[in-house]
Amino acid sequence: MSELQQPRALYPTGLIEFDGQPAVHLRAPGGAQATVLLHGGHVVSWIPAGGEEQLYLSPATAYGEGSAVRGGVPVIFPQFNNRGPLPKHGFARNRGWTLQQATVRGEHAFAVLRLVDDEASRALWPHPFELELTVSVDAGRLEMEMAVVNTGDTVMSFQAALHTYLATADVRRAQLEGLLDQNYHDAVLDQPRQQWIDVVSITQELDRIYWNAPPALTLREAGRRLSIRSSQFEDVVVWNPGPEKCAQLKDMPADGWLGMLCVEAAQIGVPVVLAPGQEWTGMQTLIAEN
Ligand SMILES: O=P(O)(O)OC[C@H]1O[C@H](O)[C@H](O)[C@@H](O)[C@@H]1O
Repeated sequence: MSELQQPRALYPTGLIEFDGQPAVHLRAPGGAQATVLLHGGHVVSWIPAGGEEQLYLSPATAYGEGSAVRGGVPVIFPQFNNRGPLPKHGFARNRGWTLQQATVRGEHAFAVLRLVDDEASRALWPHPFELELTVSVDAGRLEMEMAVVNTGDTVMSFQAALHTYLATADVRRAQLEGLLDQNYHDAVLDQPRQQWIDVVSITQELDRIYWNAPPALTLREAGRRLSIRSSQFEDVVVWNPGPEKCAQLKDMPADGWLGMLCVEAAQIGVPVVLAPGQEWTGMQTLIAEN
């Protein structure tokens, strides 16, 4: 059997095609795997060693230049949502990135992908920049680090997020823990609110930005515990479209909302400000605890 006919799980670390799209596959010596599209620097799959797929990816998603993948981990830069003059969620998720490195080292497999400014980005946002995403897998852990350098000669400011779509067996039975007492913006009601109970659960559309949120959250479902950690990202976005909004999304099946919960490491409330030559990094780490 040629390598390309093997199930993706058996691919070694290196370039592959994923649904016709150029991608890099990571396979750690212990068996943990991830797949990252060059389009958007978009992680579309993460399977911990001995485990199951942990990320939701819509079977109806569009791929390719100009489109945003529905699921996985969209990289949001330099604007979150419609909080500024740029297209929704900025442009990084819609662009082709370049692969810098894909390597196995020790127990890890990791890849570095890069996006730099070009004429098209400068037409939207007039700043030279370098954005690198490092994706690393080992055993039960996925680490995603976003690094942004201001390569221009004026100050730049931006928002950023790793917009992670976690897979759920049935989101109505899932619980996100760790946000007790936190202040948030309820984007459905467009109102400030405070979280009075420890657990966030989903029965309908939910769209919240938790400000200055704790760096460790837990997603629980029957037989599963996933730890969600972030560093340098101060905010956390929790989003599920619920049944009505999901039915209106062309790139998601009507019942797709049951199979996902977005828990996004984000920097929104206080945008990052970088002087020329300065760098900012933010990280989200997912750990499958069982
Ligand atoms: O449909 P998209 O542009 O990918 O955005 C999907 C969602 O992203 C975030 O989670 C926002 O908080 C939501 O308001 C938005 O609907």
